[in-house]
Amino acid sequence: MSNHPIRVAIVGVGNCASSLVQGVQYYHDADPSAQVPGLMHVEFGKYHVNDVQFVAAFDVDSKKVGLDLSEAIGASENNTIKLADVPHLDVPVLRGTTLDGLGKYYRETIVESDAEPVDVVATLKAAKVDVLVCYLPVGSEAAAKFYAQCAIDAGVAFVNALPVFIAGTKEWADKFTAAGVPIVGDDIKSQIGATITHRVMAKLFEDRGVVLDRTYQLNVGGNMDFKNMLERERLESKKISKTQAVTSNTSAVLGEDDVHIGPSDYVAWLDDRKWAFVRLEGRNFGDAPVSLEYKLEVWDSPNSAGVIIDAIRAAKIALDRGIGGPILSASSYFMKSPPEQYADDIAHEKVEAFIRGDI
Ligand SMILES: O=P(O)(O)OC[C@H]1O[C@@H](O)[C@H](O)[C@@H](O)[C@@H]1O
Repeated sequence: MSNHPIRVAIVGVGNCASSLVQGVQYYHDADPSAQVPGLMHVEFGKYHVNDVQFVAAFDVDSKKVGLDLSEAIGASENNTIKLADVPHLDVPVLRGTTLDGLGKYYRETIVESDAEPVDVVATLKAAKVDVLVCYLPVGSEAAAKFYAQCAIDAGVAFVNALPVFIAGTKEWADKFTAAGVPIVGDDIKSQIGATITHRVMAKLFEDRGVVLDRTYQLNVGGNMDFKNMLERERLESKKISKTQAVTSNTSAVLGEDDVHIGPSDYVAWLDDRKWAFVRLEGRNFGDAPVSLEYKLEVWDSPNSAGVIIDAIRAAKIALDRGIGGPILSASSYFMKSPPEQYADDIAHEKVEAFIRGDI
């Protein structure tokens, strides 16, 4: 039984939502006194993983709307790794608002529900939601902002997992601050993902006196996220977010042509795995050349859920403390494009200080 329930709503019941919902089940009995593989915090402040309770979900896919959340996470194009059997949750997936949420490849792949969209603000209020997690597809600029406004109007904390700049813009940060509503964003930085490893390597070059001259990060995967990103127009903010996440962690000044970071291709048989190919080139002692290449293979969605599980609890702590606006510590540690970028060790310390209530 949960001691301190956190009532969570999800918009976008894709693979990332699936891993999050399964993960809450998987870690239900995790021992707070132990170091548990896969979790940064069994308890985050007073909140155990099993305090997360799903109370509402929105999607637009006809194969998901109307299903219980426990079934919808395995429906339609979802293809992530199975972590746990999720019991019936009694949370029917509601018909959300589409706006620009469906790009060309989604429209070719899924059938949009013909049900009437629900009133999102009224739903959030009726379900007494604490935190809304935004998992819309990349490129959903208008839809993400629509749900951000709904969160403000309903007084619900917002965790923005996608690369649409909300927490990181003054306009939206001010709106959340004025409403006294916390936001953690933008764009999830996964546990051992392309971004965090690339940031660490770029910083290592600098710390060891090596000049970074050129770098790339090429990502391929086989989930709907990667298929959606074949539509290059939807990628603009994603590329900016991923690039600044890496370049902000080094003082190296790289020309536009010397850094290439972004989603690169869709490989269907990879399913929800993501492979990242990363190369860094530089000069060390006496300008002698040095290069480093590595390849990351990871299941994309559990890698994201392992961070969202903490972002949700940070947002709830902010709610408890009556803090509105962007949560800088959590945003910096958990997201690629926070309002303020800190080195990851500093961001980590700030999150621990936030949990203790020191900041
Ligand atoms: O591995 P990185 O660079 O941290 O990126 C991870 C996340 O980036 C998000 O933008 C994707 O939509 C997620 O599916 C993914 O997990």
